[in-house]
Amino acid sequence: MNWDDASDPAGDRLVGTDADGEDRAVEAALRPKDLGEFVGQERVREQLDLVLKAARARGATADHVLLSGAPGLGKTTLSMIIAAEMGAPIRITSGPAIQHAGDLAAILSSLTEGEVLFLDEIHRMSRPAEEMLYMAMEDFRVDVIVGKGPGATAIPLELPPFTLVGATTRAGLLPPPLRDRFGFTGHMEFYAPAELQRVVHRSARLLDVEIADQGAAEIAGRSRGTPRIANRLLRRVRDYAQVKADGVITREIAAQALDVYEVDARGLDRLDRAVLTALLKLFGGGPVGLSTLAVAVGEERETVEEVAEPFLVREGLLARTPRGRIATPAAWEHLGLTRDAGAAGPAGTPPQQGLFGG
Ligand SMILES: Nc1ncnc2c1ncn2[C@@H]1O[C@H](COP(=O)(O)OP(=O)(O)OP(=O)(O)O)[C@@H](O)[C@H]1O
Ligand SMILES: [Mg+2]
Repeated sequence: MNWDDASDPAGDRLVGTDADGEDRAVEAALRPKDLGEFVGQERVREQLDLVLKAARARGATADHVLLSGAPGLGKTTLSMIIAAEMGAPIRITSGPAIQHAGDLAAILSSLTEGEVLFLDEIHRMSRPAEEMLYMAMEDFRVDVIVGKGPGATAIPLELPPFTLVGATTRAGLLPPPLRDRFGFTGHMEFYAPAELQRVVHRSARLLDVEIADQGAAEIAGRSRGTPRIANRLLRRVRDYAQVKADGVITREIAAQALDVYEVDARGLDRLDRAVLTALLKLFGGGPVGLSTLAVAVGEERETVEEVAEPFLVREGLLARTPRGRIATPAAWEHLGLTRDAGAAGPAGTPPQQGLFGG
């Protein structure tokens, strides 16, 4: 699925990973400005620190960097930090914005020496632009084609050394020749709860919100390993604390607020729980086909597969098997159901009662 599609059916949900308008407005303010402020991702941070320090010591432009990882984990943030650490300006563009090789040539030829070019969603660039990028990355040169047909000529154009920072949520989609031209690849992992707790504390300080340790822990635990979600939940909990209490975020206030917003203790929202509940109550834990499951929750097949399932799979609550979807023992436990009491019958038996009835 394309996470940036405007048609994303669940794009506006509280635990969604896409940045909405409000996110974009506050994200700029909450972005760590240097590597020291950047929470977690120890390995990527340490490796990147070496790459940048060495380049600075040589007085050279840093090697090209590829950042891969799920939405909201800090790729854009890190690209800005790279530029800041190198004391270099940054130019920001994205794969979908570069449809013709000429678009890319125009950007490349206007770069200054040492400048950082951030190419977001690099896996969505057009093929001709991609091929131009190969040469630019390797030889700091592009061939600009002038004219058409038999009379067309390639005019070589020298480029100043620059650092390309590519970001992608789908490293597997990058053609190997492109991947190989990056001197350093950083793979961003989901964050541990303790790291997210630090993110929440830091953001609360910047937003001037008073928060207890346990309040930050409560929000962190429900943030699906993702700083963007942690920051968004923090803002909603702040609203609740202001309206329903004295503005201070304690553990109880955070838990009450997130219950109101239907984000449960493990970060599942209403859709996630509906899918799991159907799987357990109607289909005895599976295996059941995706389409059948989707009909049972009244959602599109794609929504179940691309919006709800990835997190459920990651959490070890649901498994995709050749015979269909199955629930794991952890799913029964999370919803407080037991197989015998919860199941409507043997796997595949049509349900006799509505999902939320009886
Ligand atoms: N390591 C971190 N420490 C503190 N805050 C972070 C960290 N990583 C991300 N954030 C915060 O999370 C938000 C989202 O980060 P960012 O925009 O960099 O994610 P992204 O990986 O570029 O997402 P996308 O794939 O959607 O473009 C920002 O507000 C940023 O400040
Ligand atoms: Mg980004």
